Amino acid sequence: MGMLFSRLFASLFGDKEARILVLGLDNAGKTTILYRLQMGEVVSTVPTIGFNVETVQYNNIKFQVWDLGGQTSIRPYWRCYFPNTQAVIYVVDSSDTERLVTAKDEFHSILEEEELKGAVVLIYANKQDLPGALDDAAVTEALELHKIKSRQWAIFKTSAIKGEGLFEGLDWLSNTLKAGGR
Ligand SMILES: Nc1nc2c(ncn2[C@@H]2O[C@H](COP(=O)(O)OP(=O)(O)OP(=O)(O)O)[C@@H](O)[C@H]2O)c(=O)[nH]1
Ligand SMILES: [Mg+2]
Repeated sequence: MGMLFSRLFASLFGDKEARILVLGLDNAGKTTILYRLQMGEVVSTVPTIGFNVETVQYNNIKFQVWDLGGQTSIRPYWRCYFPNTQAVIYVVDSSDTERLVTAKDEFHSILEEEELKGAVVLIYANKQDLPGALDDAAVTEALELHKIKSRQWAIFKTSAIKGEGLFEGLDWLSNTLKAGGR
Protein backbone atom coordinates (compact mmCIF):
# COMPACT_ATOMS: atom_id res chain seq x y z
CA MET A 1 0.00 0.00 0.00
CA GLY A 2 2.80 2.38 0.95
CA MET A 3 4.59 1.53 -2.28
CA LEU A 4 1.44 2.12 -4.28
CA PHE A 5 0.92 5.46 -2.63
CA SER A 6 4.50 6.60 -3.21
CA ARG A 7 4.25 5.59 -6.88
CA LEU A 8 1.01 7.53 -7.21
CA PHE A 9 2.62 10.50 -5.50
CA ALA A 10 5.65 10.36 -7.80
CA SER A 11 3.48 10.15 -10.90
CA LEU A 12 1.41 13.13 -9.77
CA PHE A 13 4.23 15.41 -8.74
CA GLY A 14 7.28 13.79 -10.30
CA ASP A 15 10.83 14.22 -9.11
CA LYS A 16 12.31 17.64 -9.59
CA GLU A 17 14.82 17.69 -12.41
CA ALA A 18 17.98 19.74 -12.53
CA ARG A 19 20.61 20.26 -15.19
CA ILE A 20 24.07 20.46 -13.64
CA LEU A 21 27.37 21.33 -15.30
CA VAL A 22 30.61 19.98 -13.86
CA LEU A 23 33.40 22.38 -14.76
CA GLY A 24 37.02 22.88 -13.76
CA LEU A 25 40.54 22.60 -15.17
CA ASP A 26 41.74 19.38 -16.76
CA ASN A 27 42.82 16.74 -14.23
CA ALA A 28 40.69 18.28 -11.45
CA GLY A 29 38.73 15.03 -11.03
CA LYS A 30 35.43 15.87 -12.76
CA THR A 31 34.93 12.56 -14.54
CA THR A 32 36.02 10.61 -11.47
CA ILE A 33 33.39 12.52 -9.49
CA LEU A 34 30.67 11.92 -12.09
CA TYR A 35 31.11 8.16 -11.99
CA ARG A 36 31.58 8.13 -8.20
CA LEU A 37 28.22 9.88 -7.84
CA GLN A 38 26.49 7.73 -10.42
CA MET A 39 27.90 4.27 -9.66
CA GLY A 40 29.47 4.69 -6.24
CA GLU A 41 32.83 3.47 -7.43
CA VAL A 42 36.07 4.78 -8.87
CA VAL A 43 36.42 4.20 -12.59
CA SER A 44 39.68 4.75 -14.43
CA THR A 45 39.42 7.87 -16.55
CA VAL A 46 41.03 9.40 -19.59
CA PRO A 47 41.04 13.15 -20.30
CA THR A 48 37.57 14.09 -21.54
CA ILE A 49 37.30 15.35 -25.10
CA GLY A 50 33.77 16.71 -25.32
CA PHE A 51 31.49 15.56 -22.51
CA ASN A 52 30.03 12.73 -20.45
CA VAL A 53 26.44 12.96 -19.29
CA GLU A 54 24.72 10.78 -16.70
CA THR A 55 21.61 10.88 -14.58
CA VAL A 56 22.09 10.88 -10.82
CA GLN A 57 18.97 10.42 -8.71
CA TYR A 58 19.46 11.90 -5.26
CA ASN A 59 17.23 13.37 -2.56
CA ASN A 60 14.16 13.37 -4.85
CA ILE A 61 15.99 15.24 -7.55
CA LYS A 62 16.87 13.80 -10.91
CA PHE A 63 20.20 15.46 -11.66
CA GLN A 64 21.24 15.46 -15.29
CA VAL A 65 24.99 15.83 -14.80
CA TRP A 66 27.14 17.12 -17.67
CA ASP A 67 30.86 16.58 -17.20
CA LEU A 68 32.83 18.67 -19.70
CA GLY A 69 36.48 18.35 -20.67
CA GLY A 70 38.69 20.91 -18.93
CA GLN A 71 41.72 21.17 -21.20
CA THR A 72 42.68 24.69 -22.28
CA SER A 73 41.61 24.15 -25.89
CA ILE A 74 38.19 22.78 -24.82
CA ARG A 75 37.24 25.48 -22.30
CA PRO A 76 35.90 27.92 -24.95
CA TYR A 77 33.22 25.33 -25.75
CA TRP A 78 31.86 25.22 -22.18
CA ARG A 79 29.54 28.09 -23.06
CA CYS A 80 27.65 25.88 -25.56
CA TYR A 81 26.28 24.01 -22.53
CA PHE A 82 25.30 26.99 -20.38
CA PRO A 83 21.60 27.49 -21.30
CA ASN A 84 19.00 26.10 -18.85
CA THR A 85 21.59 25.16 -16.22
CA GLN A 86 20.42 25.23 -12.60
CA ALA A 87 23.79 24.62 -10.97
CA VAL A 88 27.51 24.48 -11.62
CA ILE A 89 29.77 22.11 -9.73
CA TYR A 90 33.24 23.63 -9.98
CA VAL A 91 35.98 21.12 -9.25
CA VAL A 92 39.44 22.17 -8.10
CA ASP A 93 42.54 20.02 -7.67
CA SER A 94 43.44 21.41 -4.24
CA SER A 95 46.98 20.05 -4.52
CA ASP A 96 47.69 21.79 -7.84
CA THR A 97 48.66 25.08 -6.23
CA GLU A 98 50.52 26.28 -9.33
CA ARG A 99 47.31 26.39 -11.36
CA LEU A 100 44.99 27.85 -8.73
CA VAL A 101 45.24 31.28 -10.32
CA THR A 102 44.11 29.80 -13.64
CA ALA A 103 41.33 27.92 -11.82
CA LYS A 104 40.25 31.23 -10.23
CA ASP A 105 40.26 33.12 -13.53
CA GLU A 106 38.22 30.46 -15.32
CA PHE A 107 35.80 30.34 -12.39
CA HIS A 108 35.14 34.07 -12.37
CA SER A 109 34.69 34.25 -16.13
CA ILE A 110 32.00 31.57 -15.83
CA LEU A 111 30.22 33.61 -13.17
CA GLU A 112 30.08 36.60 -15.48
CA GLU A 113 28.11 34.68 -18.09
CA GLU A 114 24.59 35.99 -18.52
CA GLU A 115 23.23 32.51 -19.24
CA LEU A 116 24.48 31.25 -15.87
CA LYS A 117 23.30 34.13 -13.77
CA GLY A 118 20.54 32.04 -12.16
CA ALA A 119 22.78 29.05 -11.42
CA VAL A 120 23.88 28.16 -7.90
CA VAL A 121 27.50 27.11 -7.44
CA LEU A 122 28.94 24.19 -5.54
CA ILE A 123 32.72 24.07 -5.28
CA TYR A 124 34.50 20.80 -4.63
CA ALA A 125 37.99 21.31 -3.17
CA ASN A 126 39.00 17.89 -4.48
CA LYS A 127 42.03 15.61 -3.94
CA GLN A 128 42.09 16.24 -0.19
CA ASP A 129 43.83 12.88 0.20
CA LEU A 130 47.00 14.22 -1.46
CA PRO A 131 49.81 15.69 0.65
CA GLY A 132 49.95 19.47 0.32
CA ALA A 133 46.29 19.80 -0.63
CA LEU A 134 44.89 23.17 0.45
CA ASP A 135 41.88 23.00 2.76
CA ASP A 136 38.49 24.60 2.06
CA ALA A 137 39.43 27.92 3.70
CA ALA A 138 42.61 28.21 1.61
CA VAL A 139 40.78 27.28 -1.61
CA THR A 140 38.06 29.82 -0.74
CA GLU A 141 40.73 32.48 -0.53
CA ALA A 142 42.60 31.36 -3.67
CA LEU A 143 39.41 31.35 -5.73
CA GLU A 144 38.31 34.66 -4.18
CA LEU A 145 34.90 33.24 -3.39
CA HIS A 146 34.07 36.25 -1.21
CA LYS A 147 33.68 38.22 -4.46
CA ILE A 148 30.59 36.20 -5.42
CA LYS A 149 27.55 38.43 -5.37
CA SER A 150 23.81 37.61 -5.42
CA ARG A 151 24.26 33.89 -5.88
CA GLN A 152 24.16 30.95 -3.50
CA TRP A 153 27.42 29.03 -3.20
CA ALA A 154 29.13 26.54 -0.94
CA ILE A 155 32.47 24.78 -0.84
CA PHE A 156 33.13 21.21 0.32
CA LYS A 157 36.37 19.31 0.82
CA THR A 158 36.27 16.14 -1.25
CA SER A 159 38.31 13.15 -2.22
CA ALA A 160 36.73 11.48 -5.23
CA ILE A 161 39.20 8.62 -4.88
CA LYS A 162 38.18 7.94 -1.28
CA GLY A 163 34.56 8.88 -1.86
CA GLU A 164 34.54 11.60 0.77
CA GLY A 165 32.56 14.84 0.81
CA LEU A 166 30.71 14.37 -2.47
CA PHE A 167 27.28 13.60 -1.06
CA GLU A 168 27.58 16.28 1.62
CA GLY A 169 27.90 18.68 -1.30
CA LEU A 170 24.94 17.15 -3.12
CA ASP A 171 22.86 17.49 0.07
CA TRP A 172 23.55 21.21 0.06
CA LEU A 173 22.81 21.42 -3.66
CA SER A 174 19.53 19.53 -3.53
CA ASN A 175 18.30 21.50 -0.52
CA THR A 176 19.27 24.78 -2.17
CA LEU A 177 17.54 23.88 -5.43
CA LYS A 178 14.41 22.73 -3.60
CA ALA A 179 14.32 26.02 -1.76
CA GLY A 180 14.27 27.78 -5.13
CA GLY A 181 17.96 28.27 -5.92
CA ARG A 182 19.66 31.67 -5.88
N1 LIG B 1 44.55 11.43 -5.31
C1 LIG B 1 43.42 11.74 -5.97
N2 LIG B 1 43.35 11.63 -7.30
C2 LIG B 1 42.18 11.96 -7.91
C3 LIG B 1 41.04 12.41 -7.19
N3 LIG B 1 40.06 12.65 -8.08
C4 LIG B 1 40.55 12.35 -9.29
N4 LIG B 1 41.82 11.93 -9.20
C5 LIG B 1 42.73 11.50 -10.29
O1 LIG B 1 43.03 12.63 -11.10
C6 LIG B 1 43.19 12.24 -12.46
C7 LIG B 1 42.26 13.05 -13.35
O2 LIG B 1 40.90 12.73 -13.02
P1 LIG B 1 39.72 12.99 -14.05
O3 LIG B 1 38.46 12.69 -13.31
O4 LIG B 1 39.96 12.30 -15.32
O5 LIG B 1 39.88 14.57 -14.28
P2 LIG B 1 38.96 15.52 -15.17
O6 LIG B 1 38.70 16.73 -14.34
O7 LIG B 1 37.79 14.78 -15.69
O8 LIG B 1 39.97 15.92 -16.37
P3 LIG B 1 39.58 16.35 -17.88
O9 LIG B 1 38.62 15.35 -18.42
O10 LIG B 1 40.89 16.37 -18.64
O11 LIG B 1 39.00 17.73 -17.79
C8 LIG B 1 42.91 10.72 -12.51
O12 LIG B 1 44.13 10.04 -12.46
C9 LIG B 1 42.10 10.49 -11.23
O13 LIG B 1 42.24 9.18 -10.73
C10 LIG B 1 41.15 12.53 -5.76
O14 LIG B 1 40.23 12.93 -5.03
N5 LIG B 1 42.37 12.18 -5.21
MG1 LIG C 1 37.15 14.30 -17.57
